[in-house]
Amino acid sequence: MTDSPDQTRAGFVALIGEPNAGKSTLLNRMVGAKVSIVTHKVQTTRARIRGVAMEGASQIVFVDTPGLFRPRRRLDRAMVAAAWGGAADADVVVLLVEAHRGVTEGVEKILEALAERAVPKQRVALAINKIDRVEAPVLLALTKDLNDRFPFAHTFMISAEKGHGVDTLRKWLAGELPAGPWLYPEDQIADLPMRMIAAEITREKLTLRLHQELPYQLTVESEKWEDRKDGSARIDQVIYVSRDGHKGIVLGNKGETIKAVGQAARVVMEEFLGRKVHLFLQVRVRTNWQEESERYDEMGLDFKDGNT
Ligand SMILES: Nc1nc2c(ncn2[C@@H]2O[C@H](COP(=O)(O)OP(=O)(O)OP(=O)(O)O)[C@@H](O)[C@H]2O)c(=O)[nH]1
Repeated sequence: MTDSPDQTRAGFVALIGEPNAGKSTLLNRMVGAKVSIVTHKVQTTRARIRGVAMEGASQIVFVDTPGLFRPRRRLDRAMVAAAWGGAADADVVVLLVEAHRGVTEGVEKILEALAERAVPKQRVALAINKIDRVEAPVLLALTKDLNDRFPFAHTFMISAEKGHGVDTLRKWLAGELPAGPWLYPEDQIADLPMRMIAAEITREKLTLRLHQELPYQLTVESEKWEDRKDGSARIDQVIYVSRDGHKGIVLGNKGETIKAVGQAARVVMEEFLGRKVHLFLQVRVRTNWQEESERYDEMGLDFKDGNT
């Protein structure tokens, strides 16, 4: 059967790769909106975030997976499981490799895992990212090396940050998806609840402001969301820290840290929502938040995965 050109297609695409490979940057480029938060620190993606891109008559639903790294704590283990969960559900898997880092130990591990876990019906593509950082011969050698190690359906050379090659990749993905009706209304760019995006925005600002290890030990939740009659939104968020001492750090001298974080986050939220936001932040100590199942559910992670 030949599909007509306006045949609709829809399916899931998982972006996988080492922490910092550029998955969030690529997702944002493909979707054209800031749905996933980019910072300069690794392991910032705490949830399986999906973005939806339209390309011709195809709807591409992206699963942005957390970095695949060696599990250490319970939370890390759940994140690895979530990453593979995303890949297992996908019609197409795109492995992002950093051009200037080449075949690292982490990339080798992912290739091994792909060989074991990729479902036969899946198409696995290679996207060599950050090509702006290397010369052509390096790129060609890396392409050959990686294709010798795994039978990729296609290789793309991209710069997610600069946008090079991203349209070509998106067009190819669109053509690989199964024929069928769209999964989301066309105007919906992300199925991530707005509360979760708002929490991610605050967490990003905290991460940028607090340069130590501390940000990895805190989580942000939007407890309340009120759409006001005047068109503005009131958002109440709680920043959970794991130790009493951390509370003071997040608050800062006379509350100046949390004030600055709140202001910066509010500006981004207003930009994102296109309306005025009243943001209220609170800090609470919860010593064992990393062990609590409801925290995992809210982050889109499956708590039982962390138990294995
Ligand atoms: N030079 C260059 N830098 C890039 C490119 N794409 C992404 N980056 C940078 O690489 C860093 C990591 O990008 P992210 O998109 O956060 O990476 P990630 O894979 O989502 O990271 P995790 O959330 O830790 O898994 C950021 O500082 C990006 O600006 C690129 O094409 N060229």
